[in-house]
Amino acid sequence: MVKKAVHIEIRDEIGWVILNQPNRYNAINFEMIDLLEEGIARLKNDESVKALVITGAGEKAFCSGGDLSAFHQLHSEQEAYSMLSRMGKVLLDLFQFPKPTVALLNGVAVGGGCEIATACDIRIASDHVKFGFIQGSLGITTGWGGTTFLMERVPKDAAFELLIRANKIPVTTGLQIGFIQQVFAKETIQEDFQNWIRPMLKNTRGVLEAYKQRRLDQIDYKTIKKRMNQEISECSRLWASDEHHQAVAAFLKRQ
Ligand SMILES: CC[C@@H](C(=O)O)C(=O)SCCNC(=O)CCNC(=O)[C@H](O)C(C)(C)COP(=O)(O)OP(=O)(O)OC[C@H]1O[C@@H](n2cnc3c(N)ncnc32)[C@H](O)[C@@H]1OP(=O)(O)O
Repeated sequence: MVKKAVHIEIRDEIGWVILNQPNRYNAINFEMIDLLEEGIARLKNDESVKALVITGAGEKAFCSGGDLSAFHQLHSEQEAYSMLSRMGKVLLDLFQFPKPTVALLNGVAVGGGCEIATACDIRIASDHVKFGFIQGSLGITTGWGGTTFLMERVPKDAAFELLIRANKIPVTTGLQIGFIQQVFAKETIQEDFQNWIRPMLKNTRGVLEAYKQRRLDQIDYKTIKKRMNQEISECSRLWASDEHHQAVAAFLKRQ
């Protein structure tokens, strides 16, 4: 079977969303945004699915954020806003997904890759993983809602420090601040993950959806949407700066 750039599969009562561009470290391009929109909507309505798990193809990367070679064609604030707000909607759909969601960080997660993980309820990582909200090093901020979600996931001061340092850090630090809930050895992560998720899947879909709804009841969506829109607008403004375009050009020109 030829797998798409986002492969959706239902296996063992789990809706799997597999980011599948391993030669680009599973960076997100326009085709993948379309496939994520369709795939998440399909899994949401599928009664055989009890939980959603998002992961990356291959062993090296979960996701390296936006595909810099695809997105460097976006120059103006308006062009950036259009892409960022579409991915913001994808991440809000993940954040509000009516069943438990897990980001299985099988490899590096940076930039928008970290934002995708933050939209999920739980983050599980392989012990070799490094992750980071590195957007600042490109002259932009998070622009898919990542800051808004991160402030809900970890203490606000820890979130602020991660964002302003904009560097890659090991999973041990992620565990300490509560960003990552569980770490497994790289060699056994698939098997360990199955053992970890099995007790959850013993519950009926009704039970899992009811608890997820109680979790979502704690969230003030009017505020979340307002904060996301401010975040996306600010990132769009910075996107159009010379500093951002030069940083992307420098990455693309590396030997
Ligand atoms: C646009 C949305 C925005 C947001 O709103 O959040 C962002 O996501 S901003 C952040 C964008 N992402 C990045 O800046 C990450 C760029 N990549 C890296 O820093 C590094 O590649 C890595 C992810 C830390 C991995 O480093 P390393 O192990 O040394 O591998 P390589 O650097 O050699 O990469 C392998 C291969 O993959 C290509 N690649 C990696 N990331 C991207 C990317 N984001 N877009 C496009 N291509 C990417 C890289 O070019 C290499 O390709 P080849 O040279 O052809 O082998």
